[in-house]
Amino acid sequence: MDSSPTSLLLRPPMDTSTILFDPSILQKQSKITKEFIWPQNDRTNSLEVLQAPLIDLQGFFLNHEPSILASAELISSACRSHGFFQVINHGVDPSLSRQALDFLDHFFTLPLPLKLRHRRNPGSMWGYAGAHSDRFSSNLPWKETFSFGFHDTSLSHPVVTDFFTSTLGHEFKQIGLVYQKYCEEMKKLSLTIMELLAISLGVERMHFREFFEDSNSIMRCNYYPPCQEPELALGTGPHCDPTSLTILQQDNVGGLQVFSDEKWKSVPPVPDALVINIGDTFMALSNGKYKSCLHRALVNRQRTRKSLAFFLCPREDRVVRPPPGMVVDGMRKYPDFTWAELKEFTQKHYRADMNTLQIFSQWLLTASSSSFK
Ligand SMILES: C=C1C[C@]23C[C@@]1(O)CC[C@H]2[C@]1(C)CCC[C@@](C)(C(=O)O)[C@H]1[C@@H]3C(=O)O
Ligand SMILES: O=C(O)CCC(=O)C(=O)O
Ligand SMILES: [Fe+2]
Repeated sequence: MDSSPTSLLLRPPMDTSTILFDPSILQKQSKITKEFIWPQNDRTNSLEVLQAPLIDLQGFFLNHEPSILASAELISSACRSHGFFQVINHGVDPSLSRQALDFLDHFFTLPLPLKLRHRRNPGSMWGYAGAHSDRFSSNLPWKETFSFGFHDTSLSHPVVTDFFTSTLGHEFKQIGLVYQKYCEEMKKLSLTIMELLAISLGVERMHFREFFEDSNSIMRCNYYPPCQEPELALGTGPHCDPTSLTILQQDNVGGLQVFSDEKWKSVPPVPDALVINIGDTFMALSNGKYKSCLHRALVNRQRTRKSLAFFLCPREDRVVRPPPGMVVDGMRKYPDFTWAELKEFTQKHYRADMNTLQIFSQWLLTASSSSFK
């Protein structure tokens, strides 16, 4: 499995040589261009399915202690291994989830020139991106993305609705309301998961819920068009999420895979379930006990695949440090850092892959030692 770190300096902002990811044109070509072809080692596959537990949250909401402890045990086993599990009876209205997935078409089927009007600015995470061709020059993901931030510290200020209306116009207000509500539900669910993670780690039950109460999270809409050579391309390349917790809603197409026991294993779509995975920041909060694992997304010849990834992140200036109970004999696996520092690292200096947290830790220590000179 070779996902060697790419160069530390990323592609300059959009210029004339930037490839335009226009699925309506690209799909008419018999071959994909070299920029979308990934190294052979990143494309190995197996027919295995990841053994990710399906956690029924009904017991948690009913405060049924035996169910809560059983769920915590299943979560502990999965997170010490590959960091992935799925949840059902999570309390998110199925029609809201359905709308959030279906409404992606309203944006991504717009003509490319309209989407490009909303492309993300260099250094910003918000807006449209086509294959990240403005940031990278090779190993381009076969996907379009639309990303925006979510925080609900001031309830009077629906940041997502405002983002949609101010960015896309008032005709997108109703759609913006759906994503505002969806993000609010994702935040609520992520804090429930944080309680279960605390219980599973033997940490004070409210510790992580309080740590993320004033979170500053990211909503990433993924749109993977059909690809004429899916065995050569990747929708999203091998990476670990630098964030804390990911709540992924995938459609029924399939394509999410996790690298576990030296093999790529599929996470099949489960109706009404949401996929949860640990990110690098939570791996650091658990002092390395829970794993942020390598995962990727495949594409296929026939069907567009859609997914919604809600990335829970702490307030940007909050110090990421494991609770005392997670540190034995003073052994720390990672240095203190803030999400602002790790986010900047992934946006300006390093393309998130399998080594992000390790390279980031070295970068941080180098930067801090040089600042003392
Ligand atoms: C902090 C982030 C960077 C990426 C989005 C995210 O919010 C969490 C996941 C990261 C990402 C998806 C990991 C794979 C590579 C990446 C460049 C992508 O394919 O989109 C990453 C995102 C990014 O925009 O840097
Ligand atoms: O689309 C998927 O199934 C996974 C996407 C992903 O891993 C990400 O956006 O971080
Ligand atoms: Fe991911």
